[in-house]
Amino acid sequence: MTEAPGQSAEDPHAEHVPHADHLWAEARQIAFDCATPIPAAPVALKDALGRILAADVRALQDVPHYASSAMDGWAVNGSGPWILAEPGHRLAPHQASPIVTGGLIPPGAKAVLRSESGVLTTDEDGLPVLALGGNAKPGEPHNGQHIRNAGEEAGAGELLIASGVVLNPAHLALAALTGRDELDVLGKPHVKLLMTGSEVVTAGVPVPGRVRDTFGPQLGAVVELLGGIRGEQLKVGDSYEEWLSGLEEGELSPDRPPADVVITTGGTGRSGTDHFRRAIAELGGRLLIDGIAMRPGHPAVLAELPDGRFVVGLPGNPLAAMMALFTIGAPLLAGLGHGTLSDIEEVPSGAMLDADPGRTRLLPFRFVYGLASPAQHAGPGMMRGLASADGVMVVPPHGAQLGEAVPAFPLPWGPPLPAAKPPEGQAKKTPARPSRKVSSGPVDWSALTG
Ligand SMILES: Nc1nc2c(c(=O)[nH]1)N[C@H]1C(S)=C(S)[C@@H](COP(=O)(O)OP(=O)(O)OC[C@H]3O[C@@H](n4cnc5c(N)ncnc54)[C@H](O)[C@@H]3O)O[C@H]1N2
Ligand code: MOO
Repeated sequence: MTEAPGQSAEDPHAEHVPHADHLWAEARQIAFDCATPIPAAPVALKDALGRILAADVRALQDVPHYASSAMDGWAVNGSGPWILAEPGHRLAPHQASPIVTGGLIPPGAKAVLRSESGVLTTDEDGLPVLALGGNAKPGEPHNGQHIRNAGEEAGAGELLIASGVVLNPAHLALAALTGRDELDVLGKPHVKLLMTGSEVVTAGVPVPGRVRDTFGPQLGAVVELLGGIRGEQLKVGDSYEEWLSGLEEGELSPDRPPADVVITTGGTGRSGTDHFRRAIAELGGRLLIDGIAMRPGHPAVLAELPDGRFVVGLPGNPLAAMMALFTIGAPLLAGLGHGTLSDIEEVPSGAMLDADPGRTRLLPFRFVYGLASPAQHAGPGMMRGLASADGVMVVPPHGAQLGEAVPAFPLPWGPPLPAAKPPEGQAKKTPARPSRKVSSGPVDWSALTG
């Protein structure tokens, strides 16, 4: 909770730029560097989609592993007419036995005659025989016809999926085909979400004094886009006891593996109901980042617990939380998940951006004619600007001129930023390519108000 008697409604940053705050780029780097990639481990096929294969998959045996029929009909030996034998028994010359698609080819069989190409009839002695007929083509059945041979797809030991591949659904099917139940994949962080705040309600239209939870519907999804595995999602009130028990590991089961990261929301401030730091201290943890010289999101915290879990403390203000998540959560998850620290790109600023000494500003923006235009409705407690943004500008403390290149990053759910054009001569004023087609006719601004 931020509400405290006598608290001013003015910009809370006005009086507070703690010198201990890490610089924005420094905070990203710390969050990335503190993470050791999670070792590879086997996961069930059903959980392996999108994971990075950590070891070559080779055929455990021939694929297919037995010769089978490709048609419904009869397995036959030699030329017809054929005397019918019991299914599965060895066929002597001029013998046949019924078989279905996928059925095991009996010993002695040389081909499969499709059901359309044979007729069951009787010989001159009145005994049942199989004869060519129906739609049989000349030469049918030739040797090996309609038999899927063992090892046709792969021989035992053959490489089927190379290590390093991002597993798609067909890879999973191929692994199953070879008889595997699990695959070795590179580690990915399991993330638990702990949302705090007694005033936060998770359904319905909130009354004054209550706010609707903005994190429940989006955080898990963003965590997955950032390379995490969404785990337990807890909501607690503002008491210290709830904080402490929420941060504790809890009961583990095969469906609830230990979390590598806990992301908390709210409680990063310093009022009586903000317990992040005290709870971390009581659990024996240490703070790696305690405040970032950025806005919004400056109270963001990163801690490490003695059991190795990381705790990312996001401020309660909805936009501030997302900016903190992009700044320290994304690099941490990338580091744990064998990823890289993403490059910060550049976009040409569509506005004159004032200086804000000592602080980096993170501004959601939209491209308007190729220029990055700061979004409206981008206050720390708002979501409207981010919801329709193309990316986030990382405005340096000294601000920026109109048209000047400003560092920026794309949104985890959006397309990459368009590549900036290489500078022509010494001038770097050329705007990046627009992200969408614009007409050269009259300008319709109505779409830009979202
Ligand atoms: N005296 C000062 N007060 C504040 C400062 C400061 O420097 N001095 N910093 C402000 C800034 S900046 C931020 S950000 C917040 C950080 O607050 P907390 O992390 O302690 O979060 P809370 O106080 O619990 O909540 C803040 C705000 O966010 C709303 N909230 C919380 N959870 C949710 C949710 N799940 N969905 C939607 N909204 C949520 C909560 O109701 C509050 O309005 O502190 C400032 N104050
Ligand atoms: O930094 Mo607070 O994080 O603006 O809203």
